[in-house]
Amino acid sequence: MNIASVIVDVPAKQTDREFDYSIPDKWINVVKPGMRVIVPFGPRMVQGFVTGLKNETELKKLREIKEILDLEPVLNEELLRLGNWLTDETMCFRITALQAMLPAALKAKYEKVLRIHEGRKELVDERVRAAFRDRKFISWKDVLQEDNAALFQKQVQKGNLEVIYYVKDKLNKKTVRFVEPLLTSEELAQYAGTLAASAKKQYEVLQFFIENPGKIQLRTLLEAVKASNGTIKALAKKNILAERDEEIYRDPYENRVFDKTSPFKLTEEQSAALRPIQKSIKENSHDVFLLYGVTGSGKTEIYLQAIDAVIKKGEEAIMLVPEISLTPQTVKRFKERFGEQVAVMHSGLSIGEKYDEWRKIHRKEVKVVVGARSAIFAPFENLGVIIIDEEHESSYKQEETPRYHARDVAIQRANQHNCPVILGSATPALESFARAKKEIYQLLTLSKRMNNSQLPQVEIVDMREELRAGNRSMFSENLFAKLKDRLQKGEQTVLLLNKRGHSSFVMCRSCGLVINCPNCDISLTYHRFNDSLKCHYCGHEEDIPKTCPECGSDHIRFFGTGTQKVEEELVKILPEARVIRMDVDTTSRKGSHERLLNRFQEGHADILLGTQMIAKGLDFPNITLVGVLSADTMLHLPDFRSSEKTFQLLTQVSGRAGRHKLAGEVVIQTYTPEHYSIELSGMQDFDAFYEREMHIRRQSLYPPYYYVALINISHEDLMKTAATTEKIAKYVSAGLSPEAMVLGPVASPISRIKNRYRYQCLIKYKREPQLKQLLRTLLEHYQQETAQNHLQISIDLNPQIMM
Ligand SMILES: Nc1ncnc2c1ncn2[C@@H]1O[C@H](COP(=O)(O)OP(=O)(O)OP(=O)(O)O)[C@@H](O)[C@H]1O
Ligand SMILES: [Zn+2]
Ligand SMILES: [Zn+2]
Repeated sequence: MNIASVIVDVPAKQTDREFDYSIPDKWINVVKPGMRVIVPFGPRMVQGFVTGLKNETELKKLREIKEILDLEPVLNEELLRLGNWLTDETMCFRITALQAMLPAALKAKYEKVLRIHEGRKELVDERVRAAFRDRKFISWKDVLQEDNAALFQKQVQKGNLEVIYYVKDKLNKKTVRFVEPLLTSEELAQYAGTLAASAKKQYEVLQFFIENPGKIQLRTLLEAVKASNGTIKALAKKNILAERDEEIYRDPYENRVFDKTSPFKLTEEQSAALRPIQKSIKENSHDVFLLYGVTGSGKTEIYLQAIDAVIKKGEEAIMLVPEISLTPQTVKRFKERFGEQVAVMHSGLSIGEKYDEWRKIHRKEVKVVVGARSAIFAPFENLGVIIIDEEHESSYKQEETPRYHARDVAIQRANQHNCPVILGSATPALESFARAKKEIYQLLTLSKRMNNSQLPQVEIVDMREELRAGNRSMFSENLFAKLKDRLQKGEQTVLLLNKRGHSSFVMCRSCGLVINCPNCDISLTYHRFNDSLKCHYCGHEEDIPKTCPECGSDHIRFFGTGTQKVEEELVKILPEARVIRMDVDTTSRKGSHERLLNRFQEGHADILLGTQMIAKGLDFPNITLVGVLSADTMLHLPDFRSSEKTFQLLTQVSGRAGRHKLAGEVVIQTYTPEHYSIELSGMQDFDAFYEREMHIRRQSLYPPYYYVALINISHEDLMKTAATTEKIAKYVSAGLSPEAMVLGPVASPISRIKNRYRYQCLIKYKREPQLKQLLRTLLEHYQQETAQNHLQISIDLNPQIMM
């Protein structure tokens, strides 16, 4: 086939379709769907994805593919189809969907060279060998010039040739120098006997290889025999030893030894939950399981054993974990069980490291990927299970295009692979639990904690009472007493500061002015670190004013409680306590997250103080107290899920206490103790919360009873923003059935970001098959204005954040 259909990297409405290009004769059979190519587009050269091959086209004149960027497809057929599905589901451009499935490194510019694989020279086709002449590398560009690219490609597929990518910006593969003897042990000994007495070091090196045959890293060898590089060079020159560079993966977990663990003997509850999963794995059946298990009930062990069954069957597994609980502790549990078969993908890795992990999957060197949201696109070809831990987490939804939810992608992929999906949580999303109740998902329940440990005792403290009683500190009497008690006993405490919702802002006490960002309608956050104010949306930074810009008063101070402030207060009231603080500031450096947790685990601190990032995944035996400093900050967000999110967070963090032998206690401080999500999280009663919240959702017509879609409109001109939103709301309203509701236009909760005004309208509906088409028409109508970026319209068909 000599014509390729290509999706070009020009994200715009008019170019959002396949374009036909002819394949130069020399590349017929080389170009395959899923490869990236360079093609002429208008006056420029652009990148694109080959999505299909054919023999005929309606076009009279075709332009030619200019360059091939990959030797093997980077997207397999299933992922290409998934791209179409993503495009349709999230209403994004096709190019955006395809790119979202690849690691960032593949979007960078790089050069490819080929090398003959070590020890395979004899196997390489003669014509290819000839092309190398005496060179170690030849560039892919040169190969493309010649007429036998297919020949090279075949050698790559056979593993005789190796492709090396040299990427600008440090992306080249990392290599390490190895040394290995070219003679047998006997020959080495023989040769050693002939050495001059002065060549003492050479003698020792030979001795080393006689005792430790085989290759070794140069650095390790030099350290072991205390020899210099010159000694090795001398022996290499005489063809006794050979030196060579080998590529190694930038493995963030290298130099770490993971002791192999074996599966636990499951409890009865666990076995009952695992059985239907194993059955579905065995029978290749596409079932979705909701594993609803209280905190510390051993869900992870079930994941591990399900993955084990999948590997034994010769298939692969995707294990998704929310970004913030993708802690070293979590990764360790998988590496300990499956060793080298695990790839890890999360945002803490550098672009190069991520790319290396992706390649391990692409080259079929691993069987399992443990990763955050985007690992759902791991290019496995024989998926046997997809698992999503903490499935209720909002970070599984991508908040930029393509606006996909990993849960939906998981179900779609598992459907293609005929394999099960396991969604696990102690506090499932309302939508998921409702589906389980309707038996769309199969519900599996773990109601008991491991080791027969009890769920912790929870006390709710009314902070208004504290204030009335004269306690102005951020610690209630009760929490303070318990903190002291743990210090005496040498037990550990986790303190959660719920920062989402509000943080430290600066306010004038005389006139009440709050210092806002000049570009965004949101208060600036105080950063003690460099004594400045910062906008979390646009990055704007300024000094704290000495006097109020409004009334000139000098009574200007910051409000709200940041982790730093809590830390200072702790030092004051409990000077003997050793505190580890974990927040964005202390964990921004690579590896710091792990270091802090290790220090805490090893007992170098009494209190772990932090934001949301400490609420999940911790499984330390010595934690017996959890304190929540401000339970209600999230309750006041303008979001129909705010109660649900509050309940989930409080339940999760409470679950960190008393997971092993020692019993746990939790103190939740709040200004609204009567709110049901606080009250019920105190009782750790998800089922009651579910009933209560479902009732409210039914009355207020929100998911899971109704679907919602959010249209966000932004423009630099306020009038224009409001007027356009008005028009859009009318248009949508007219196109939908009378049962659908269009709320708005209203200003968004954050009504301005980066100097653009923001308006929105919310659509609530039950069944509107024409909705997507209607919205597509809408986008086409405003196409010209949005292409010039004056107007921005974003549509979210399943919004998780209502800002
Ligand atoms: N069958 C078993 N026998 C003995 N110990 C087990 C068994 N299953 C799990 N455990 C241990 O019990 C503890 C809690 O299990 P795990 O962390 O898997 O629970 P979880 O439900 O995933 O927790 P959470 O959702 O709260 O993070 C862990 O230390 C784990 O190693
Ligand atoms: Zn003032
Ligand atoms: Zn700003």
